[in-house]
Amino acid sequence: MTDYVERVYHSVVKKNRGELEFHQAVKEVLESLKPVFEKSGTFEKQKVLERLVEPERQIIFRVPWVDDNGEIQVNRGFRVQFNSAIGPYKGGLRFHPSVYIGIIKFLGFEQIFKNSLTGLPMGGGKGGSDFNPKGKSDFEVMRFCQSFMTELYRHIGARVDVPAGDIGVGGREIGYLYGQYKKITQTFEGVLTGKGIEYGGSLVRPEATGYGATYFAEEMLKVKNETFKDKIVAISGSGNVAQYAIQKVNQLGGKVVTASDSSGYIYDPDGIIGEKYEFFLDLKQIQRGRIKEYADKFGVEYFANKRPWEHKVDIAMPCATQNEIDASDAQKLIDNGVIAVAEGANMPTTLEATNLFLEAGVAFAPGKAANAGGVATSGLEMAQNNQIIAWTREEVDNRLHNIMIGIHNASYQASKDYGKPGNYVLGANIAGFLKVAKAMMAQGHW
Ligand SMILES: NC(=O)C1=CN([C@@H]2O[C@H](COP(=O)(O)OP(=O)(O)OC[C@H]3O[C@@H](n4cnc5c(N)ncnc54)[C@H](OP(=O)(O)O)[C@@H]3O)[C@@H](O)[C@H]2O)C=CC1
Ligand SMILES: O=C(O)CCC(=O)C(=O)O
Repeated sequence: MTDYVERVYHSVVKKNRGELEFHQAVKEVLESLKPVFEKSGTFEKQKVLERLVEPERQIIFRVPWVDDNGEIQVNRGFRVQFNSAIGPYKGGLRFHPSVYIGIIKFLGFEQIFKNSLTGLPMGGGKGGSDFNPKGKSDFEVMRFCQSFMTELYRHIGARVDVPAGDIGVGGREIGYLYGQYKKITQTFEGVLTGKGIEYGGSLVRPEATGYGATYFAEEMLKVKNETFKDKIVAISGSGNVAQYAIQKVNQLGGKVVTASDSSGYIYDPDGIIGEKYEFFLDLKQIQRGRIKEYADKFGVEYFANKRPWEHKVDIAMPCATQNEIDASDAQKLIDNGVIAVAEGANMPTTLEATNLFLEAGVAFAPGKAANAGGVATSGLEMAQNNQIIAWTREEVDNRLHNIMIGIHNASYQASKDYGKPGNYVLGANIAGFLKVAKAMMAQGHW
């Protein structure tokens, strides 16, 4: 790292003690930006990095609610409004017991560059709670969401900050949150995205992150004169992103052989397709069941408490959570001949594992580029809400597809311009950074 980058990184570690995921996200970005600072001293003079790593605002609040037994429960809520240089804060809400400020800050920091890459005017933010929706009744989830929004509403707005879903927050939660916002403010506006289609949601938003990651992977494969046709694909997770990555890979002629949840993974050598895919979707979307039930139903192998990176596959798409591919997983994938990795999740690959992929010449798409289709389509939902119109499925999907091609090309071009053609980590970070940095400098010192 240059002295400047090193100084900023060390001050981040010192000021944000114990926030390991945030340190990791900052380190990855700063290392990539080294060649930018070697070329120009302006950013250092303007203290752009020092400003960029400090959120504009962090809101932490109490979320009390009553469970079905009449017991009072207390959770902690977060919204980190990280950077508004290029638009209103934008980014999802995560409800998961592991949530603490370090996770929300890593996600919010990533979101700044991701949103910039989409080409749409959206700043970076993220929020959530340590609430665990798993095993809760619909009424419990509703009461929690209402309490969460009773504080959050005063900090957000269609032109201020527009939250959406992430882990543990899907259509059901967005509906309850939206209802409470509307009740308190008496305003029907596009303050959340991922809304139901009946009340201002966009077609293709549920599919967008998984589809987008697959479109990005398709572009990387094109550079290698390859396609998805007949490729064997390992996917992790079985939530929103994984569900639609599997669907799109199937449509493009690939074969997805794994899916997982936090209890383990299934391996189906014939592919999660057709009637089996319909069962999988129902299991996860409607029954809220466990992936093991797929193995029980179709007689395929189930591996409890393991990650799905140990088979021979051509392409890997981690779509569950952070740090789910470590160095030994990466080495296994490389030894088994993987040619491309596209991150549907946020920061699913450790820094060590990322470097192994890059050194091995694997086409590697970092999450902030590959999974940007979700937030991009949220941007399209905002555009439709602002104009009070609703585009067709085809219109939204075409726009999403073009945005993903654009992100691929911008990342590839930046990787070339800065001397590392095909290094999408470097390219995405630089392309995302330059726009935000220029906007920050144009708007004075704050
Ligand atoms: N939804 C979106 O539009 C976007 C999501 N992302 C990222 O994609 C990833 C998945 O999000 P999404 O699909 O929306 O979330 P969901 O809540 O719909 O699904 C999450 C999936 O990941 C699994 N999972 C969660 N935590 C762990 C863990 N610690 N270990 C193993 N598996 C785990 C879950 O299993 P279980 O049910 O057992 O917990 C579930 O299968 C996240 O990293 C998210 O930040 C990125 C861009 C946009
Ligand atoms: O759609 C959005 O606003 C945010 C999606 C998200 O949370 C993400 O990109 O990680």
